[in-house]
Amino acid sequence: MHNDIQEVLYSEEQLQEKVRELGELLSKEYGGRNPLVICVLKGAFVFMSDLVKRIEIPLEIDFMAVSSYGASTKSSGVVKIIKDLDTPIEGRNILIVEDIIDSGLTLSYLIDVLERRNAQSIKVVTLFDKPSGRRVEMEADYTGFTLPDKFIVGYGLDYAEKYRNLPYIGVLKPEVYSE
Ligand SMILES: O=P(O)(O)OC[C@H]1O[C@H](OP(=O)(O)OP(=O)(O)O)[C@H](O)[C@@H]1O
Ligand code: HPA
Repeated sequence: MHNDIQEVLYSEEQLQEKVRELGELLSKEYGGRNPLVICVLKGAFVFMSDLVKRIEIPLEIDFMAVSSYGASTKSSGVVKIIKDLDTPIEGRNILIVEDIIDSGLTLSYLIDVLERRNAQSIKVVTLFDKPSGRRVEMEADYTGFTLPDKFIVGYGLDYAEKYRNLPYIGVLKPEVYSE
């Protein structure tokens, strides 16, 4: 285990098992609909990569990035697009892939933007949901794990851009925050 980690919340095996379950479910839900699966960068990149391998139907992928967590704009509920989609989404079935929903601000902004582009449907799959952090109403259509009120890292999620490469989900030792 990494020296900065106090506790492992979800092991690599638990994560893989959940991703497999979600992939099976989404394969059924989206069969014959050629979904456009959108990864919200950066945090969701590991989940996205594992998930699409478990969705056994034809699909296409794209990536979006919005301004980062903790930025002063974000706390006021205003986020901006840093990287937009490569293709129009009119008439498409959109599946947004998120690593975590916390305040809900990122997704509510993103959905608001995408809703104006006349997609056929827009749904959200998130690996983690932290309901205690909500500042706006937001619910995913498909959720992996519901979290306690803890800041997590690993499996794509960072603290100060670190720990994204850990294969499990962990909680940091308190002293790491004060360094
Ligand atoms: O519900 P919210 O409070 O908006 O939080 C969730 C978002 O925050 C994190 O991204 P972040 O902005 O840290 O950027 P990153 O994905 O590049 O780490 C995470 O990956 C989600 O996208
Ligand atoms: O718990 C978290 N960990 C990492 N990034 C996050 N962004 C929102 N919540 C979290």
